[in-house]
Amino acid sequence: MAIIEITNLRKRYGSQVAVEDVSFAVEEGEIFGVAGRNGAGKTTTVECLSGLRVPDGGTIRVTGLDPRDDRAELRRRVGVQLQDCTLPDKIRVHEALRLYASFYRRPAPWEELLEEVGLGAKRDTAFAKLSGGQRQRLSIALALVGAPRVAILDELTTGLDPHARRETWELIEQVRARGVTIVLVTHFMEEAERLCDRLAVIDGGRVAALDTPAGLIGRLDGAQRVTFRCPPDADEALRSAGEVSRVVRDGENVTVTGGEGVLLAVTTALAERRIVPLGLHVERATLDDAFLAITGRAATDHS
Ligand SMILES: Nc1ncnc2c1ncn2[C@@H]1O[C@H](COP(=O)(O)OP(=O)(O)OP(=O)(O)O)[C@@H](O)[C@H]1O
Repeated sequence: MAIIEITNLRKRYGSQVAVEDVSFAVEEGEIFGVAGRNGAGKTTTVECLSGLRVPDGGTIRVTGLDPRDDRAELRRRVGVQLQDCTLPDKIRVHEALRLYASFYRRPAPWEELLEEVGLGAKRDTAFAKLSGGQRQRLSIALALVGAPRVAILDELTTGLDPHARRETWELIEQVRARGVTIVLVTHFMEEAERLCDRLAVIDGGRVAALDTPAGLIGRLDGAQRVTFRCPPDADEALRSAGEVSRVVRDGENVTVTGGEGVLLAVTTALAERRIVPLGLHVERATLDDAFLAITGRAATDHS
């Protein structure tokens, strides 16, 4: 059952259109990714669904609630960690959690939460003295302290080193394992591929594509590339094999691109002609390739 439904969302800031027409539904228990280049409209979309911004048009339902009508109840059901969340320098980790817990009638046990996010040893540390990864862990704990059904995490791992990023990913998976539905805004395709069950790619304020990461990659003409060495008399058979979109020969090296079934098509076509491919290897297109094909630019291209 959908826990979040957004239909034809529209939002402008003065004459600047931030979200033109966004619709998607998130199923309960999913990690749902919202990806797109800078300025695509991702943050505006999640701010509207968490009740922090009022849309100009469209409908939103989160756990059945309209964020415009029921903000107090929505706050209890939806935990939000927004981009560049910052706290006073001197506030200690346990003070921040205690303070946030006091906003809720039935908060999660924050001491347990502290251990769960790996900050037990930092409970007395001031916010200013936490590393980037520790701050993000704290912001996740703060988003969860109200025991929400949905957590919205915006650009959580931007600025983290690869190790801290991986630790944060593991933490997000643990949160989902507790049954919390997660909306994850990201422009890291590796992150989206690793974590998201499904992903909406937003471009120019619209949903340009929505699918599982594997589904988005599978839509590419060249989702798989098979490279090997063999004599040229196989080329015609390779070109006419199913799933094959391109055959490029360079001397005795051949690269065949095509859909998910291209490896089977290539090996079958060669076996029928009793040709043994040498040095065969398969490369899979990445989510970055898919993102590029959908938006015309790489996810990390900020120009
Ligand atoms: N408060 C605001 N006032 C005016 N324009 C805004 C405001 N917030 C966002 N915008 C503009 O709306 C568009 C969408 O911004 P939004 O922050 O939703 O995009 P985003 O996809 O989250 O980008 P980023 O990845 O850079 O955070 C951008 O062109 C942005 O400049």
